[in-house]
Amino acid sequence: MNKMIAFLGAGSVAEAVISGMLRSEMVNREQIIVTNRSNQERLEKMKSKYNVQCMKDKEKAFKHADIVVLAVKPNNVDESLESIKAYLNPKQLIISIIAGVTTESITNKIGIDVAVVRVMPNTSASIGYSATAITAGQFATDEQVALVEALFKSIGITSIVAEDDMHIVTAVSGSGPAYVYYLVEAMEKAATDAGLDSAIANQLITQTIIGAGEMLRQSGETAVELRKKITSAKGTTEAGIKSLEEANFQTIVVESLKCARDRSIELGKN
Ligand SMILES: NC(=O)C1=CN([C@@H]2O[C@H](COP(=O)(O)OP(=O)(O)OC[C@H]3O[C@@H](n4cnc5c(N)ncnc54)[C@H](OP(=O)(O)O)[C@@H]3O)[C@@H](O)[C@H]2O)C=CC1
Ligand SMILES: O=C(O)[C@@H]1CCC=N1
Repeated sequence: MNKMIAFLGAGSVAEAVISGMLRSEMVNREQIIVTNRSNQERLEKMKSKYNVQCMKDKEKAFKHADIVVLAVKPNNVDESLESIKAYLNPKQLIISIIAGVTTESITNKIGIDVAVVRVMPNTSASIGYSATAITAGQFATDEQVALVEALFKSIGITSIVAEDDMHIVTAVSGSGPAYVYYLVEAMEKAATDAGLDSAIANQLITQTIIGAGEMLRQSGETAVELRKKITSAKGTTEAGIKSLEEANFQTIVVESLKCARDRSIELGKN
């Protein structure tokens, strides 16, 4: 792919996507331009780590880019688009990673009939394991959507979804890795509280999470089936699951994903 890609925003998700795309050799470092609002130290870090082009001059960064990736927080959408919209043109492809904000709203803020494709990757993009959902805005052609799919397939798996589903997708797979890390934090606490060495606990728990993920992917069995195979009658797992059930674990998880989804809806409205 020989297109120039300019990033508006140089934070966590921009870095995960850039590092993943470079790692997969989908793009090379000369094709990537990175900009932010004011954090010069961050741009210098991106430059030294990935040797991509980092610049303050928005005109130089965006005017000749083929693809513009929006990777700013939802509350910075207005000011950040205002700062680049004069340099955008209808031939470009805009990819928005911003949670909650609709393609229609982005098109309206830019003020031209430009193709906007909204994506929701996650930070596992940096190692090629993102789960990315994609939805096309009004002016995006099938060819442009296929290009976005190809780009994001280089850093993981992709699914095309209806735009309304982006809120629940954000809760499930955009925020998803954080819930898993939070579970790991709790498992590590249990292990070390019981006296296990923290390095050993970390190694065992990490492999347990990887193994469970691979079982979900490779075994052809559902989560329920896999769980039942571990749960011996009157055994340790049964005791642990009973305690989770008594604490309404499933209701808590469903409620927490609902909160994340509602927050995505709210971010879009603001
Ligand atoms: N983190 C994640 O796991 C995921 C995040 N997202 C979405 O990605 C977006 C970015 O999130 P994340 O990377 O975590 O956020 P960060 O806070 O890490 O990064 C935000 C970036 O936006 C830049 N920025 C802010 N205002 C402007 C502006 N006016 N012009 C140019 N750049 C600006 C910041 O620059 P400066 O530091 O100079 O202010 C910073 O580089 C969000 O909308 C989020 O919803 C989506 C999927 C996953
Ligand atoms: O927390 C957030 O708002 C972003 C969206 C998905 C992951 N991080």
